Amino acid sequence: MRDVADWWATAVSRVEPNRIELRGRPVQDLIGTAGFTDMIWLMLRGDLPTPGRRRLLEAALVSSVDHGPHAPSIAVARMAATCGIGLNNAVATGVNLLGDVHGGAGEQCMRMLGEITAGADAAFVVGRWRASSRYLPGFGHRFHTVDPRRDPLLTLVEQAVADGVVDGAHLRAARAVERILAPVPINIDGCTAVVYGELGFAPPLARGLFVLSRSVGILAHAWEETGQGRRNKGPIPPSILPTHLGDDPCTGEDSTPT
Ligand SMILES: CC(C)(COP(=O)(O)OP(=O)(O)OC[C@H]1O[C@@H](n2cnc3c(N)ncnc32)[C@H](O)[C@@H]1OP(=O)(O)O)[C@@H](O)C(=O)NCCC(=O)NCCSC(=O)C[C@@](O)(CC(=O)O)C(=O)O
Repeated sequence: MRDVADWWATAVSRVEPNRIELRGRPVQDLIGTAGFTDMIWLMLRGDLPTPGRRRLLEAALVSSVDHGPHAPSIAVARMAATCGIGLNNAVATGVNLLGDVHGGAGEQCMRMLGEITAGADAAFVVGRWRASSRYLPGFGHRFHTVDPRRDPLLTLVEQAVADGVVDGAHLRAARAVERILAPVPINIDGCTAVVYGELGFAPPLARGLFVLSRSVGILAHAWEETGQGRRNKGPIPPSILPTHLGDDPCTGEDSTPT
């Protein structure tokens, strides 16, 4: 009988008839007192955050909510919303694009910064990571040279270091990498990885928390697109035809652009 009760053994929540506890706290005590950021911390970490930690976590969550239809996660969710698959599937479509290259690089960035915070030389770590990939996680952007999300977020981390909320090791590591890579800038995955690292989250949660944050923007865009009533909206206007590569079957001429 014990084996069956242990099948979904969990420390996260306790739900029985007329009783709901989240991390040991009755849900009726949380409703109306805990904010959503408190709840994220509580569910992932098991206790409530201090005000300083809550402020940092919330800032990181706010910073990565949306990046407009240029961002692949947003564009694909909007496109999905026009295909009759429902809001939940449109949101899942957007979330499914968050990975190593877009929105999910904070996980590897935290691992890389972690090597430096553990004592390795930043130039050595950069060299080692570059030996396996030209692109270091958490750095580089399609068009921002200074991402407007960078300074407010890193300034808040600086303040939190001054206030003794966090120790600043991930911030120093990120700055060291940024100096080595200049002019390639730190991006939002990198900035949020600094915050999540400072707050002691495990690297996979840098990606998980980005997903939580971006889900808000994805939902807003998918909902707006739904309201616009378009059907089967493709990635580019129908008047623009993708360049055809290879021989034209009619003329036999190679149409590949030079
Ligand atoms: C993001 C991008 C593909 C951009 O590429 P780009 O196209 O600009 O780079 P390229 O033209 O290939 O490179 C030009 C020159 O810079 C060098 N260079 C570039 N990146 C370098 C780097 N990381 N480490 C060293 N060197 C680098 C490269 O080696 C070359 O140097 P050289 O060979 O000398 O000519 C690229 O950085 C990359 O994969 N980053 C790592 C993964 C990462 O962190 N992903 C998160 C991105 S944020 C995000 O997803 C959220 C978003 O902001 C998204 C949005 O909306 O965009 C949102 O909110 O939704």
